[in-house]
Amino acid sequence: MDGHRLRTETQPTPPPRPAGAPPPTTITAVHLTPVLVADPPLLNVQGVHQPHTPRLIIEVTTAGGATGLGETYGDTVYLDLARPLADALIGRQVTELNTLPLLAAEVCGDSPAATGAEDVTAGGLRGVRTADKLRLSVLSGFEVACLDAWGRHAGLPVHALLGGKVRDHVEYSAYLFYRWAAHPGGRGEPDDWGAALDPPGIVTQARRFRDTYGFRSFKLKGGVFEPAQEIAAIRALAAAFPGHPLRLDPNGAWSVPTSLHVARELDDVLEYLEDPTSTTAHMAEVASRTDLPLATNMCVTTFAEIREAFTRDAVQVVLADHHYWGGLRNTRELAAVCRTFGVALSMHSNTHLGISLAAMTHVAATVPDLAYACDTHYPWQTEDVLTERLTFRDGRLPVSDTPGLGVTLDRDRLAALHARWLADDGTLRDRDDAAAMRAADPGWVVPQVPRW
Ligand SMILES: O=C([O-])C(=O)C[C@H](O)[C@@H](O)C(=O)[O-]
Ligand SMILES: [Mg+2]
Repeated sequence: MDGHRLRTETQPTPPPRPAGAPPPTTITAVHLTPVLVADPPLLNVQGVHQPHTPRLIIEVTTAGGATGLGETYGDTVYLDLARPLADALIGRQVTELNTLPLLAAEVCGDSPAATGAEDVTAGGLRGVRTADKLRLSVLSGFEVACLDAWGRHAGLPVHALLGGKVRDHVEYSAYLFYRWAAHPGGRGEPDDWGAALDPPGIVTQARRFRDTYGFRSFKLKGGVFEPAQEIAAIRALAAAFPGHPLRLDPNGAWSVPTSLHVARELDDVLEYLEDPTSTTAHMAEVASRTDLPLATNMCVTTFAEIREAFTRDAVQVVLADHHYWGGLRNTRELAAVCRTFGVALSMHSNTHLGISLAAMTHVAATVPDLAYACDTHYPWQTEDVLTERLTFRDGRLPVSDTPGLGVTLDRDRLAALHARWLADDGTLRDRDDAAAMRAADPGWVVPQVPRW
């Protein structure tokens, strides 16, 4: 393991703090910058990705002059929760992370965004939406920004603040999507990937992922076509990449019998089947009748959902996402619970930029029993707010030993993506894959599940 250098005694001792001055780790400013980021026309059970997707960039500045970076969802409902939390952080220490959830509950708890959220029961792509989940997703971005700032002060990488890395590289998988060549009406930024709407198209996409980034594992986002076609796509991948780990994720689109049928058809080539069906009860039923491991980022996305799922043996792999789980430290707590119950852990991804990818890599580096290559959308994102993009080699990212997250904000890029957010009339400020689908198919409504 290439060890990093901790600060040594040769480091100059900082001058004594003037009487009355705040400790250098005191938060003096928090900046929230919503951005709209180019997103290709990737298909899923709900519809298709919009040409631009919202993200929120968080900057936490300290009295000692460090600025920590965080990133999370940027939809209006998240922004409404982020604003009071940003104000409440002023004057606190970047090291005060254990009380961050209490603070968030206090200042965000009564906001209309948080209370109204309980009504939103649509499965979506991340299970049932609750006020708790929204708040945790918001505070995760602040936790990461505080860790980044703390690390910069301490001269330590974020993984060291989490107890230290157990590996020097984190492996990621190729995230394959059925997709169109372009967004309807030529909106958004063009790319040269072309359409992928059948098994040969998916294999071509997978080859490009492997050749460009070196990914070894392939995940196909399913729930788009009827199961026979998606089974054929996985078979085509298995023939093109013998022995490579494969996964299929229809985001809960199938009934229990359909899930069992797909499991039987593919159990010799899949390493796991991801959220074949919606709800813990249905997942438990499927799990009891197949040996193929079931993974989830839908029915176990909070600590409260663990007891039922684990005691019913509904899932064998939890796909953690530090945004959902409330940060990097909670992700490690989740890892401990999973270990206790003999449930494997890997990592889920939604559309995200390099700040979140850096955070994912730091926490993944600290989890001893990471069983599978982590998901990431990053290769689909051609835009970023960093001076330098993170680069996959051999399907892996090196774990940075630079203080903090090890990434640098590019203010011009941030400003450009924020200008796009400002210029938007509100249509794209909230991710809505069904609305994006209606641009091509005006009668489209999110399909009821089970769809097949
Ligand atoms: O279930 C998953 O892995 C996801 O929800 C990941 C993404 O949200 C994906 O489905 C998408 O972006 O269409
Ligand atoms: Mg999933």
